[in-house]
Amino acid sequence: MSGVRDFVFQVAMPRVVFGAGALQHVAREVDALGASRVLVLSTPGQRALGERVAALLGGRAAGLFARAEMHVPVEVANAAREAALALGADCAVAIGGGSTTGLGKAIALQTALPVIAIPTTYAGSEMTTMYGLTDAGSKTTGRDPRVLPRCVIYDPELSAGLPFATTVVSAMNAIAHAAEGLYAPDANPVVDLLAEEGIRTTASALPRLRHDARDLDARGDALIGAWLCGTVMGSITVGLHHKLCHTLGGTFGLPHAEVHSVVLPHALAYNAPAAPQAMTRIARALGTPTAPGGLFDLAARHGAPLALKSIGMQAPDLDRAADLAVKMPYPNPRPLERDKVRELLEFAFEGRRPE
Ligand SMILES: NC(=O)c1ccc[n+]([C@@H]2O[C@H](COP(=O)([O-])OP(=O)(O)OC[C@H]3O[C@@H](n4cnc5c(N)ncnc54)[C@H](O)[C@@H]3O)[C@@H](O)[C@H]2O)c1
Ligand SMILES: O=C(O)CCC(=O)CC(=O)O
Repeated sequence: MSGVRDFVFQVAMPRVVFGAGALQHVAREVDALGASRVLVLSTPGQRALGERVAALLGGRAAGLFARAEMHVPVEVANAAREAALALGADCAVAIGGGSTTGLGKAIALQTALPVIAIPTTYAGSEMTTMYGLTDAGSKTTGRDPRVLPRCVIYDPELSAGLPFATTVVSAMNAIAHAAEGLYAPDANPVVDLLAEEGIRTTASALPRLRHDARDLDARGDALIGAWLCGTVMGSITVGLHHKLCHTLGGTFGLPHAEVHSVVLPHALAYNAPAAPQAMTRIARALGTPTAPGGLFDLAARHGAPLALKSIGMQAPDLDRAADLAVKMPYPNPRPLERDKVRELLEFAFEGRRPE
């Protein structure tokens, strides 16, 4: 016996088409699903990219819904679903970051419409059965196999124009998925390997992208990292870090990837005493003495925001954020103590480097 404990591992993965220029295969992938009327999804800012997809689809394109928004407000999800029904769509192609993939998932949740995701950030949503919806300032998340995209097209050319500032925080979002996988109650040795390699691959792309944001090899590595990290999150139960970020994003409107980037070193510092092996793996993947300090330095070195107060958090909201983060029970390696979580938030608010 190798000493490996018993475990159960189940992960569903979409078909993946990977490569520079892979976007050109979108019509082929729609045909492979047996679909012929496609609703293309994008954010307003990526409408031109949505139009490019529609042009590639030719007669298969039934319409473009370019209103994806962060945290998927229910009103937007309902409008997109109505558009899909009105157009008789039998497939959705979501091109963009996690917000657009999330909109595709929201439609799929209610209609079982197959989704093709074409990610342009490193959020990793395309690899998970997790979805989120925000209603009246409250974000709920869930899991459903119907929302997992049927196909993912990873084309490094599509993220070549992602501003470096967004690249860094999106990479930190990816790393957060893997980091929490390493101490999840349902982690296992396979998840550990995926997570450690996901962190290493994602972090190692950043210096190359700072040097040349259009480096397609580095963009490809960052997408592989996002894929690995997203796969980890798709197969484990997330803890304090993700719960805090969903509260800060859903209730206080803070930008998703930036919140992840600021909070991650502090959430790991909170959990470090209860998860020493996970910290060792994260530090090893980063090549740094400690996990929390290493991640703080990674963010600082690449110009990411370091303090919640610099991304829109107001000091009087810290108490409520702490209350909300511990309100519902969820698994976390270190028990949730409201005052300690409040202290964590204070450190993150000020942007202090964790010990
Ligand atoms: N369900 C999951 O598994 C999961 C995982 C991670 C994130 N998410 C969700 O995804 C959302 C955040 O996703 P995100 O961080 O990718 O942000 P996003 O999708 O909102 O993108 C941020 C901004 O960058 C723009 N953008 C995206 N790609 C670009 C590119 N290549 N070039 C230029 N601009 C580009 C977008 O149009 C948008 O304006 C949140 O709602 C979060 O909850 C879900
Ligand atoms: O899709 C969602 O909104 C919930 C999952 C999520 O956002 C993961 C993350 O925090 O990056």
